Amino acid sequence: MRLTVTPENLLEWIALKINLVPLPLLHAQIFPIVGKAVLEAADKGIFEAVSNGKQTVDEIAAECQLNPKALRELMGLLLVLGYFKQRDNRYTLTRISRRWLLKDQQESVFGMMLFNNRVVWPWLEQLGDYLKTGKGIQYHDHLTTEQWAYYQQAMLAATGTEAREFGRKAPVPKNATLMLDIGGSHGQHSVALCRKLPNLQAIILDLPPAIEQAAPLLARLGMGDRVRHQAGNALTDEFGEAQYDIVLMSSLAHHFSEEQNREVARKVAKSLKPGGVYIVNEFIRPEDDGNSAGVGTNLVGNSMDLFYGLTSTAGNYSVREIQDWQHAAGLKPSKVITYLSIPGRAMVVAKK
Ligand SMILES: C[S@@+](CC[C@H](N)C(=O)[O-])C[C@H]1O[C@@H](n2cnc3c(N)ncnc32)[C@H](O)[C@@H]1O
Repeated sequence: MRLTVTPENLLEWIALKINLVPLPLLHAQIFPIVGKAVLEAADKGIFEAVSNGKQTVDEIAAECQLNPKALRELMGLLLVLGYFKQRDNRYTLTRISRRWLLKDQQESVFGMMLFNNRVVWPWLEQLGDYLKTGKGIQYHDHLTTEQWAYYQQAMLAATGTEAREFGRKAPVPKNATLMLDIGGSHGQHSVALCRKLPNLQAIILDLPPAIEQAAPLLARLGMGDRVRHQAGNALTDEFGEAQYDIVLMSSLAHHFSEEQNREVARKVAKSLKPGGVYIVNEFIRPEDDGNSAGVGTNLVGNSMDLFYGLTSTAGNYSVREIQDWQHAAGLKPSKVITYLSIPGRAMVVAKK
């Protein structure tokens, strides 16, 4: 997926074509305010207020305790972005805001909005330091209890849509009985597989403060004892021997260094039964062949690479790198399965 600027008339088309439009101002002046406006709108409860029938600026401002003039400015931008429709000065939700931003919708990303607004936004201030030092924030070492709660709710919100596609597409043995979900948090990926395979049970290995916040989220998914948490640390714990049919590590490789990922792969290979699969589910860093022609259009992969570098020091990995860890651990890399719903993300699968 790529980000493009679409001219609205012939003059704009010509201006863009002859490089007359200062595009860096679009990226550096317009995009930050767009991002923050959407985050604040969700955080201040504007989408919920409109959904609950507050439709004029004054009604929404009263409901959300906001300044009407400032809110009118925000609504103008949200209108252009396609989050609202307006008629006779009354606002209604569009399909986008209704499906993705209302708290109680099945696929809502609202939890991600709160985490990004309240916890992640201040981290972006540190990008300049990261560029100088190469040392990321390593946030798992510093989160407060409240931030852990936002984090775990955000992970649940971010993977609602993905987990369903994962459940449909993950190439797992049909007779699998036991799965290990490393850094599995809310457990949505495990739950998706357990719903498909009636004999499967899953163990979610995660850090103790994560489990404290993720336990109620998992309980709500209604799988009972079939999916259970186990407190531990993937970097220091062994995973056992020939125990699992499936090992999943979703969105954790980008927090670990190359060496740590190799060591995890070694322990995973030992813990798998013959015929078992190891799935690394990740944002993929596009291969860099040293030529801009080869960079492609993977906006998600490249921006997440920088974001994970800043937040975890490591960053994304390419398919080739992930398969290299799997191969070195004695596994046989097999399929790479991409997502329709989440561009830039893939399951990199290897078999024992
Ligand atoms: C980005 S979240 C991904 C959650 C989930 N797997 C998903 O795909 O939505 C990373 C998870 O890994 C956990 N984690 C981080 N370091 C870990 C470690 N050393 N051992 C086990 N879990 C870890 C975090 O607590 C968090 O729940």
